[in-house]
Amino acid sequence: MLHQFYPQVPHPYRFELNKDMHIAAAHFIPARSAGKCANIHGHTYVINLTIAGDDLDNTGFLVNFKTLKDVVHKRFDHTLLNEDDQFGSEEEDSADTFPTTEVVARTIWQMVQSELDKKQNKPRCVQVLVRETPTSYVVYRPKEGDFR
Ligand SMILES: Nc1nc2c(c(=O)[nH]1)N=C([C@H](O)[C@H](O)COP(=O)(O)OP(=O)(O)OP(=O)(O)O)CN2
Ligand SMILES: [Zn+2]
Repeated sequence: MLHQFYPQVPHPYRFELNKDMHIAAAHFIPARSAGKCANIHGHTYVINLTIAGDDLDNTGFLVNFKTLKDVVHKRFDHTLLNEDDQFGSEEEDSADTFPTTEVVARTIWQMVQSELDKKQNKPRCVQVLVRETPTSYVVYRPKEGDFR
């Protein structure tokens, strides 16, 4: 596992947890303007989740690292992202659902936060980093209004 430094997200919480994972997945961007990325190709995505909160659960966790891995890695590892319900695979689909790095990062935030919303200690996912290639990554940071 690659150990890297990530962009810091300012937040007011006492605890901050980070979970890294690698996901081997294929995708394509179904738009002529995507150039070579319109062809199916694969990446080893590097994902970093940042979770923050003031309170721990009754195990002493902000959230179990395994829960985070289950939500993201189990769902997407060794898949074609375009075949997942979360993403579009046709040029006529909304560009907002194409599995670009930006949309993948936002989608992962939505999935992780909806899992965290089930917890009584109410942790928040304050940053999702998705690295698609050694030279390209996106950081997604939710706004206050994005939380329930
Ligand atoms: N804003 C975005 N631009 C691009 C995305 C994206 O998701 N968001 N995706 C791609 C391609 O899918 C591609 O996988 C990554 O492109 P790129 O970084 O250009 O890859 P290269 O290896 O060719 O880049 P080098 O500069 O040679 O390292 C394209 N754009
Ligand atoms: Zn790609």
